[in-house]
Amino acid sequence: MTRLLEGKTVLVTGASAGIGRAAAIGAARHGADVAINFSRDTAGAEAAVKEIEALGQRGLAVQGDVSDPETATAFVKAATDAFGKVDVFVNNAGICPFHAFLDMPVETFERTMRVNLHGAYFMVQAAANQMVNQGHGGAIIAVSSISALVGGEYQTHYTPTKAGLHSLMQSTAIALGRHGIRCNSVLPGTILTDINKDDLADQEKRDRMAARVPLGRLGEPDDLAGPIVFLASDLAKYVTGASLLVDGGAYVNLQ
Ligand SMILES: NC(=O)C1=CN([C@@H]2O[C@H](COP(=O)(O)OP(=O)(O)OC[C@H]3O[C@@H](n4cnc5c(N)ncnc54)[C@H](OP(=O)(O)O)[C@@H]3O)[C@@H](O)[C@H]2O)C=CC1
Ligand SMILES: C[C@H](O)[C@@H]1OC(=O)[C@H](O)[C@@H]1O
Repeated sequence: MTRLLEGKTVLVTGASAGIGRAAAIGAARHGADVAINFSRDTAGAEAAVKEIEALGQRGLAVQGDVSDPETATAFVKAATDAFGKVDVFVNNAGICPFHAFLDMPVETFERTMRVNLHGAYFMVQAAANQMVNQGHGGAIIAVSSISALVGGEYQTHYTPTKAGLHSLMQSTAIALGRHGIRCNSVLPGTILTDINKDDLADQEKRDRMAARVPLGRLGEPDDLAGPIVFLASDLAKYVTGASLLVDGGAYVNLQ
């Protein structure tokens, strides 16, 4: 297999599980050393590092709640101290506590904004400053969502954060282009992870969501690894400010 990230250092937030973990392992498979951020799942983070090391790459897990701005600078510093540089940054950490709109608790709304959007802003800013100081460009990928483009009755607090990530990549692509830093987003469809385990325990909803997918199945975390590695790699050297739907065709499937 051609290794698309040979010698690169890749940072991934929220990589103790799910899409972030798949992205981290995918980067390691393609020759990168990988630093992962996580908040609570120490066992998951340690297992991810072991998997990265088993692939012959260096791995590092750094605990920190991305809603705290200091987590961003601490994560980038820890990774840079360990591996000497930051080449690729994947902003993935996110939550989606489903809740109705009319009685949405203030804390639920604010927590979702702080983790998904504010945290992303600080993380991307910290990574970009390191890349600018290094002087040899880089690639930033935000894990946005199909929900940047469509709504959800129980996601009125969540979908704006995903749209915000999509838009953040468009603006940072402009701000950072002169530094050779590319910024893009992936827009996953419904991917089977912990984030929606409870929601998709409703078999009728799960069947309804799967029925909308032309490829005939809901996604798996590993379905995101390839698209993220592509956007991180030199294969995408002229791609910035772009977004890539990874949804099995769900978005376009009206009838
Ligand atoms: N699954 C899906 O259908 C889709 C997911 N997405 C997006 O993909 C991203 C990953 O979600 P997914 O893998 O599905 O979900 P998971 O719940 O499986 O994973 C979420 C990850 O984020 C971490 N995390 C959560 N909160 C924080 C925090 N405050 N600080 C640091 N890390 C945190 C978790 O680590 P820990 O448990 O250690 O805190 C975990 O590693 C999210 O941004 C989500 O919005 C987008 C479209 C579809
Ligand atoms: C949590 C949802 O099931 C998941 O996350 C998203 O961004 C999309 O709304 C997916 O359905």
